Order: sequence, then structure tokens, then C-alpha cells
Amino acid sequence: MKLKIKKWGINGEGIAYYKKKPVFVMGALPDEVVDAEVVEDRDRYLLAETKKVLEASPRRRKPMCGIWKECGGCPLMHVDYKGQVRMKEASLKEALKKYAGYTGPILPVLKNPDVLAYRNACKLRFFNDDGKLGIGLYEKDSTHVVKMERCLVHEKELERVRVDILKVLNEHHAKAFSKRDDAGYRTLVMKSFDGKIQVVLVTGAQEIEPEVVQGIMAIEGVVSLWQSVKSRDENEVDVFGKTMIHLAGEEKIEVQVCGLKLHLLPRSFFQLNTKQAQRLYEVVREWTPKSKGIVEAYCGIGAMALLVSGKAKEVVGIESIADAVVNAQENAKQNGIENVRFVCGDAGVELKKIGQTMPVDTLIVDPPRSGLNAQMREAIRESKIETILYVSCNPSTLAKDIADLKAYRIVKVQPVDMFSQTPHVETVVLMSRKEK
Ligand SMILES: C[S@@+](CC[C@H](N)C(=O)[O-])C[C@H]1O[C@@H](n2cnc3c(N)ncnc32)[C@H](O)[C@@H]1O
Repeated sequence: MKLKIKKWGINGEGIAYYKKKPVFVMGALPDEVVDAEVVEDRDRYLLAETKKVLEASPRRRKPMCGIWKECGGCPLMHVDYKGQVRMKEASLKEALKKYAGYTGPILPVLKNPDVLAYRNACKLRFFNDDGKLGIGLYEKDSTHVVKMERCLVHEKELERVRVDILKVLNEHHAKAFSKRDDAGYRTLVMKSFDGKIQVVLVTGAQEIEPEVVQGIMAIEGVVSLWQSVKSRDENEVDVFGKTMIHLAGEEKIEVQVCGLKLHLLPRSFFQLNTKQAQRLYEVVREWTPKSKGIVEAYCGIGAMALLVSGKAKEVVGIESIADAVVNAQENAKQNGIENVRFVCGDAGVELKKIGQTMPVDTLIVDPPRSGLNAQMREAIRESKIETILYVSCNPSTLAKDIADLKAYRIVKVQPVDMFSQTPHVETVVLMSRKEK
């Protein structure tokens, strides 16, 4: 069917209308006229794919990657950067209006200085590539692996090391994971900061030969090597298995941000775009008021809690991953910061407890995509917190949470582009308790 695209959808698709029903058209941009094929007919909307662009938007461009459609990691690769930024602004504005009723100003997006080669981490799947070990990414919504020759959004160092690791493994006749044998190579996980790389090989129940360890450690830039053993019975959703073995090099990897030196173990989270993480953290530091007590919930390795340490007598970080809490505690020590401590646990549960032992007037939250859980929202409602800085990677859950926190009003909104070529947008919202 012929459709005129009216606006952006939150996943980077174009939205048109057919007999008043919204049609989400993959691969189409606002203002375009496309010939689309309906792939799903639901009660309240239709899903369609672009078959032919009849009138193209000036924002459309030829995708630079040959596998962008199959891989699905960069759904906006057919849109120029100006168009990508507009898409992100539109999706944030729409979510804040729809769920939180907010129609006030939004600061201009802090643009990504490197729209390619910005990703400092990757998780790639090994597979059997005609008798050799191959590497790739899961095809969108499938368990089929798309072979990857190169990835344009990975940092160049990661790409170089990925190719060399595959070479070493193939020289030693490594095999992809087989459920039957419960052995073989499953996933390659890497993090890269300042040219130094931490590598984790996720395998079945097997030993890694010393020659493979030596070969990988000889690759320029590799400073830390781990094995994660994940047997066939373990949860597919978690990338790592229960057993982590430190094979060679340093245990942790160092990242330097905003004047802090921070260390990470493989399980600890860090933002995927180091340069833009710094800009995000600077916004949080600048917007955090002088306070009696600050809590940073969902703190990872503690970067923001440490950065705002000068703004309060006492700062507490809460994080559920034990390794990240160990890193955060060591990071405080190494940076000579004495008024920040970290607790391991669920954000909502711990926030309530902390509120009983110290005055908390400022809260920083940076939850996963699912947003704040019910317990956390309740803990905030029952608290005396005056200021909330909400850092979010998902405008919809951000806006729904804001709508739920009725005692607070939005003061400022700052989007940051951390994930160019994708529809994702990172946002900092400053909220203040409404006057009674
Ligand atoms: C988006 S990351 C933010 C990390 C950190 N703020 C940073 O800038 O690197 C979310 C973090 O929340 C943690 N997390 C997830 N659910 C949690 C919960 N219920 N309670 C506490 N922490 C949680 C994750 O382990 C992860 O480290």
C-alpha cells in the first residue's frame, strides 16, 4: 500500500495512518511517501515494511554497513545524523508529553562527536562457519548468527583485537559451543578504554589451552583475560556463566573519566560510550545541588557518587551487582574520597534503610531500561527527598516514572546522544519537590 509518513516512532520506524489506524513502517522516514507491505495486522495498529521509497526524505542516506538490516544493531543507519538527532528529540518530547504531561522546554541534544567507532564494549557470538570458528551477532529477533566482517560502531581497537582473537582461536582449531558436548566457545565479551582491552571468553565446561591464553595475551592492547564457564543448563539471558576464571594479565581494567580513575571487573557495568559518558556525568555534577546527604541508586562502579562527593557531607551508592560494589569501594579509596560509601542490594530496599540513618535530600538514579520498580517508587514517595536527578536510557519508562512521582516537577531536561545509528537516547532530568 502507498503511505505518507507523518512522524517518527520510538524504535526509529516511520508512522503513517491507514483508515485512522497507525501503521508502524520499518525503514521509512517522516515526510516520505513509500510503498509498504503489511507484515502484521493487530487490533489497534499495523506493522509494515518499506518495499520502495516513492518520495525520499532529504535525511535519507545510503547505509554504510552491508549487514545493517539483518543485524538490527543500528536501525538508523539509513538516516543522516541531523535526522537521527531529530528522531531522538521527537521520541523524548512525545514520551514526556504522553505519559508525564510535560510540554516544557528540552535542552538541545548533546551531540556525539564520534558517530561511528564510539562503542567501547561488545558481546559477540561464536558460531560454526563451515568447519571454522566464526563470529557475529544474533539476527534481529532470532537465534541465527549473522557473520560479521567489521562493525562500524565498535571502537577501532575492539575491531582489531576481535579479528586477532579469532585468528588465534582458529590456529588452535577451537570449536563453537555444542549443546551435545556441553563444550566449545560461546561468546566473546570485550571492554576497551584508552587502547587497553579486557577480554572474556565465555565457553562450555572446558579448559582453555595455555597456547590460546599466550596467543591472546600477545595481541597488542589486551591487558586482562578471563574465562567464564557457562554450561548448557545455565540461563541463556545472562551472558556470563556462574564460574569466572581469571586467566592472565590484570584482573581489572581502568577507565579515566572526569578526573577519576575507575576500575572494573568483567561483571561490572560501564556506559558504552566513554566520551559521552563524561559529558553526561558533567551535567549530573553541575545540576546536583549542595545537599545534606546524597544517594546514587543503580550506581555501577560509583562514578557519579564519587563525582558529587564535594556536594554533601555524606554520599551513599546502591548497586545490586556485588563485583561492581567491590570496584566502587576500591575506586573511592584510590581516588582519596572518604565521604562516599557503597552498599550492595536492591535500590528500593536500601534507599528506605539509608533514609532511616541519615538525611537524604538529593537522589540520583540511573536505572536499567525497565526504569524504577514499584518498591523504588514507593521508597521515593515515602522519603523527604527534595531533588531528583533521573538519568535514563529509555524515554518511555522515564516519563512513566515521572508521572508516578507526583510530588515532583520537572526543572530541566538534557538529552545526550550516546548511541548514534540507533534510536536510543540518554536523558538527564532534574526534578524538584513541588511547593506545598
Ligand atoms: C544503567 S546502569 C548505570 C550504572 C552507573 N550509574 C554508570 O553510570 O555506570 C544500571 C545499574 O543498575 C544496576 N541495577 C539493576 N537493577 C538494580 C536494582 N534493583 N537495585 C540496584 N541496582 C540495580 C545494574 O547492575 C547496573 O550497574
